[in-house]
Amino acid sequence: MLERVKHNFRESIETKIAASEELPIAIEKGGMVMVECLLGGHKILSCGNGGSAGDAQHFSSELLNRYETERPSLPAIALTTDSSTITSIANDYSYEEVFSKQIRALGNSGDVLLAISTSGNSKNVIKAIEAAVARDMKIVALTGNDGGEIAGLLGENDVEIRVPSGRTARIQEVHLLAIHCLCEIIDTTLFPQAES
Ligand SMILES: O=C(CO)[C@@H](O)[C@H](O)[C@H](O)[C@H](O)COP(=O)(O)O
Ligand SMILES: [Zn+2]
Repeated sequence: MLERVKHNFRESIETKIAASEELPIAIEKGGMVMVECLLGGHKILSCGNGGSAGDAQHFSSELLNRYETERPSLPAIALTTDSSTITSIANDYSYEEVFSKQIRALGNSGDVLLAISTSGNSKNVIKAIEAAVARDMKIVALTGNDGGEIAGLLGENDVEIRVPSGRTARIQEVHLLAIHCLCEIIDTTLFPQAES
């Protein structure tokens, strides 16, 4: 067991080192897409399944409350939190629609969707992206593996941040780091004088 634990730590560190070489340009681009969205008075919607649902909520809470510095609340909605809405959509239509139906109600032109999927193949996240594109929203996608189906859905104004790993847990660990980088880009660009 000790060896397993040590292996996981080493694998996580190695994945982060590889990601530190491959991802900064995409993370910076994703951060600036979010900054532009917020400067235009728009909002950021986020979604994902399982651990990635937690990540979607982690991101929205950093915006709605605060990240590291004192600054005004910023508009973000995690589409993973309203169990009445999610269960009724899944029950009446299908689980694949749980995010897309919310996007058709809440998403507006200029908003951004933060779409999180380690495989890039979760059907409800794919449908969320399709609904967001139809609403003239931009997409920032956190993925892994080979980017899955999501990679093929993105346009030139969208951003894919693809973690170089095939293991869900390792990908998620880098997704959280990428989310904190996005928050730092947003805060330091919008509120350069803010103090912690
Ligand atoms: O947290 C974990 C695994 O670490 C799981 O809950 C994981 O998020 C779930 O299996 C998700 O359904 C995987 O979906 P995705 O990342 O492939 O879109
Ligand atoms: Zn997990």
